[in-house]
Amino acid sequence: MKNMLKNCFCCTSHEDHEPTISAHKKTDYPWNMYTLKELVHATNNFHNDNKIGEGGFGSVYWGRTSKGTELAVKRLKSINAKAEMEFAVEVEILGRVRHKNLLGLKGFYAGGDERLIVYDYMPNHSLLTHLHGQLAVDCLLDWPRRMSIAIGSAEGLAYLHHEVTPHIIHRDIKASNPLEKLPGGIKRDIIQWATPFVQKDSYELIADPRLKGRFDHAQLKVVVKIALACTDSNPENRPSMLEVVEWLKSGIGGRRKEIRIVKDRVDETEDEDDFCDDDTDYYETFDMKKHSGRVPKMPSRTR
Ligand SMILES: Nc1ncnc2c1ncn2[C@@H]1O[C@H](COP(=O)(O)OP(=O)(O)OP(=O)(O)O)[C@@H](O)[C@H]1O
Repeated sequence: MKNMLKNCFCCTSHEDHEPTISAHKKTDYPWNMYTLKELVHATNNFHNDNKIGEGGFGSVYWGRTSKGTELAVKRLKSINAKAEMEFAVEVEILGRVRHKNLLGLKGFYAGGDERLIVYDYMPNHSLLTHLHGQLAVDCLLDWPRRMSIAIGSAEGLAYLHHEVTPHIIHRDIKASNPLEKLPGGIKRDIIQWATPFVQKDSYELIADPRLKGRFDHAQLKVVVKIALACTDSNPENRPSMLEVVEWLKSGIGGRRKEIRIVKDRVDETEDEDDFCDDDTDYYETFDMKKHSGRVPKMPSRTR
């Protein structure tokens, strides 16, 4: 693994002062080694107007190559041992990752004081922006899309945990790091915040108020329970990501199927059953035990 990176650095270092125009494609690796000139040109010399984000290690710029391909270029802000490590790990790890739900590495440049990582450009902004930022105001991310994102994210993580060799543990998944500030400046995490509602079986109070009640109650319970299982203080009790995907798909997908079937029946009989809000039957039939021996504790039901 280290050798691979070392080779990469060797291949690019000669371009420090003499960048060439074309990007090299090494056929044995699935990414490009860009020239500095090409990335400077693509990002308008890392112009502030091209800046699309800022992370712990540097700024991210939007760019377009001479062939018209859109890029996101992360420019590490300083070259020290920590930044070199971040660069090496990101290039090495992302270089091995190929999944429809995960950001792809397009390539990189390393030379002199520049460390640039090139990704596919993601035009749809972050989940955080859609949930809590400007886009949340402009266009509400509806419940079905939220559930698709949950399943898609879980699938991406399951791929990292179970399919890539060696396995990859991300350890920093976030739409943000949701912390609620309490009076006195104490912070508690989202699990501490949600647990009392779960204990009182008041799941609807956990849902994003922006949804104005337009969510599926049974699906909400399923995802909250899975989230609680994933954050169990005893790691032994936490499900694998494969189990999480299975639970989400059977819980959410099964629920969708059930709604369709019930809807068809309702359409046929003109019966006015309130199938969307009455989740009791479905909830009782969603049995995580069927899918795994390790089952999150169900809160006591009050009705
Ligand atoms: N491929 C991309 N396409 C579009 N925007 C991106 C892309 N990569 C990053 N960004 C934007 O740049 C921001 C910073 O990304 P970066 O990966 O540096 O930070 P991070 O992962 O949020 O932070 P940290 O480095 O602290 O883990 C992101 O929040 C996002 O808004």
